[in-house]
Amino acid sequence: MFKALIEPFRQPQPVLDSESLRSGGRRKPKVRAKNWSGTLGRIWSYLSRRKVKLSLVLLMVFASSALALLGPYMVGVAVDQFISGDVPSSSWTWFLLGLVAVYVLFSLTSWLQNIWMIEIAQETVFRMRYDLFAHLHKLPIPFFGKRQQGEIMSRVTNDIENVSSTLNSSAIQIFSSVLTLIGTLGVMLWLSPLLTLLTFIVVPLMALGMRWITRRTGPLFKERQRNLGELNGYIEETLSGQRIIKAFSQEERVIRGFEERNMRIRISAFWAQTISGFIPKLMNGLNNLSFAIVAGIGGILAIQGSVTVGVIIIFVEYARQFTRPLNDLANQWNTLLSAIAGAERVFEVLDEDEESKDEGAAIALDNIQGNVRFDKVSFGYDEGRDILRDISFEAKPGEMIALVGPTGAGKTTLIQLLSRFYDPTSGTITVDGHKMTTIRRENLRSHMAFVLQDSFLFQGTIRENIRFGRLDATDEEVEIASKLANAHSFIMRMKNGYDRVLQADGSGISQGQKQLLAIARAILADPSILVLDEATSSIDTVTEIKIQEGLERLMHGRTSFVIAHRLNTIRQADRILVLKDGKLLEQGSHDELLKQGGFYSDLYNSQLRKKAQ
Ligand SMILES: Nc1ncnc2c1ncn2[C@@H]1O[C@H](COP(=O)(O)OP(=O)(O)OP(=O)(O)O)[C@@H](O)[C@H]1O
Repeated sequence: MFKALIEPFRQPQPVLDSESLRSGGRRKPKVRAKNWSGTLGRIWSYLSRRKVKLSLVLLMVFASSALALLGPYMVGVAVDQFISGDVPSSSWTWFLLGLVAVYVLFSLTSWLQNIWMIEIAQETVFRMRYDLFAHLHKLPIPFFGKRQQGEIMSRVTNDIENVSSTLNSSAIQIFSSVLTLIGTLGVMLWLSPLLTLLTFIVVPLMALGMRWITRRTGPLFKERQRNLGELNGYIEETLSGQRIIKAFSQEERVIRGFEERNMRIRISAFWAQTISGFIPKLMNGLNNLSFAIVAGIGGILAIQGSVTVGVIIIFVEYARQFTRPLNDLANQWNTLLSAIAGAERVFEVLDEDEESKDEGAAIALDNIQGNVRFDKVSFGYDEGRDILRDISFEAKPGEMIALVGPTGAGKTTLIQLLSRFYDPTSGTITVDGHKMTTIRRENLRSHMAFVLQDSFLFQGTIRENIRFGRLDATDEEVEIASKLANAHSFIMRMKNGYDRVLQADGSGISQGQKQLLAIARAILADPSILVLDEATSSIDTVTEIKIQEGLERLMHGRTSFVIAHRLNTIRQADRILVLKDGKLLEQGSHDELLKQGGFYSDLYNSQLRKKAQ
């Protein structure tokens, strides 16, 4: 046991590996320390918005610290006067009343500083949470691609909560402790420099001990927060993937994955808590030593007559008081460290770059005709690996453009560029003759609508889900859009009709019905440019016909980009773009491409043959 305990002290930075996991937390994970002054500075920038309240809190802290010093001082002086015997008895009554007043005021100022600080703390984390959430929604799509949702959620919840609990109590307690320490030191020096020196002889040892321990625990607390975020991500992912996990009987594997992540938290939390748990013990031990020195040597000095008994009483009381702030400091240190770790993770997200800015003075267009031009556009998700190469084509207003090609050809990627989730690495995209990057992103997107394979539904009524296309639409407009989308009849057949509450995972509604709702949503949005990702999943013929009808009504008079998987549905397209390995291989109408006898005609004929079989 002892060996396990001293292990981390021998190896300042061992590695968290499979061995660590197997060892059940006996090996300390590898962690990196960071500079925290920046993080504290940024927390301060939030706190400083409430300067007046904060000044009041500081005033209360000063008052309560001074009152905490005054009580023992009064007792010491009274004892000296009692020993000298020259105090009239009426003075004792006043002394006792004074002492009660000091302690009542002490409680009052402590209580006030506490409730005011809670108010400041709650406002601070309210703003931080708001900034974080608002910033998250300005981040580019690639940011979300690289992280698990649960991990991001953990930053908005767990990490902010850590900051909150520290600001509520620990921060002010730490400040008050430091102040009490300074005050105690001042009065002690004034009374007896020699006894002060003896009392504080242990302080350098305490400081060294604290420094040594916190250097090790700080990064461990950060590691624990990171692991917690990872676990949250895993929980979120596995819960949302429940059906797939069950369908493939992967429950055991998922539980093992959880165990591994859970164990990582156990290891980092174990070491963080264990090592920081030494702090109060160390403080207590050293403080008892200081107490013994003051009592022993102070007693000798009192017998010799170089100090009074009252001074010894004050010193003994101060030595005890001086333990309290030190112990508070030691106890609150854990919370402070974990809050700084949490804040660092919050600021890390806040420092992420927002979606690339629109060029110069970006314009907003009231109307868009829907002329879209791609001019030698190339793009790659990762540097040096182009997914789209040299793509050039034009979509005239109202035209239907179909995108076809084998899986991984780059169809979705092209759509992502069109919606400005990403910007091209080279080449330009223009809309109605304006370079896309010169049109305000939100303005551009407000003229577009998407009907994707997996249409996203929010938890809410059917009406609210359709109205997502245009928030100011009336109930009547929602119904008209649903009728055009062929969704009205199935909605009316459902219990509660338009007021039926849907779940976020879309349970209780079929894939085809989801598509019809997405079409209604897009019709309501009344966009100039449409992006459709044709469903690959097999839908019954009746629903398919309904969807097709709805789509045709939706596409009428709008520039539409359709990712087509079944080629017979795009025969009427004005232009078909055939993509292969990121290159635009062929383009033309269905008949033109068939005549060319190239890749498209092979693809079409092979689909026909499959159907005939
Ligand atoms: N976020 C991403 N980061 C890196 N590479 C990506 C990313 N998204 C897609 N890719 C890669 O880009 C290529 C084109 O993918 P894309 O999704 O555009 O193909 P697609 O033609 O739409 O395929 P499908 O018909 O299967 O949907 C693929 O090789 C894919 O692995």
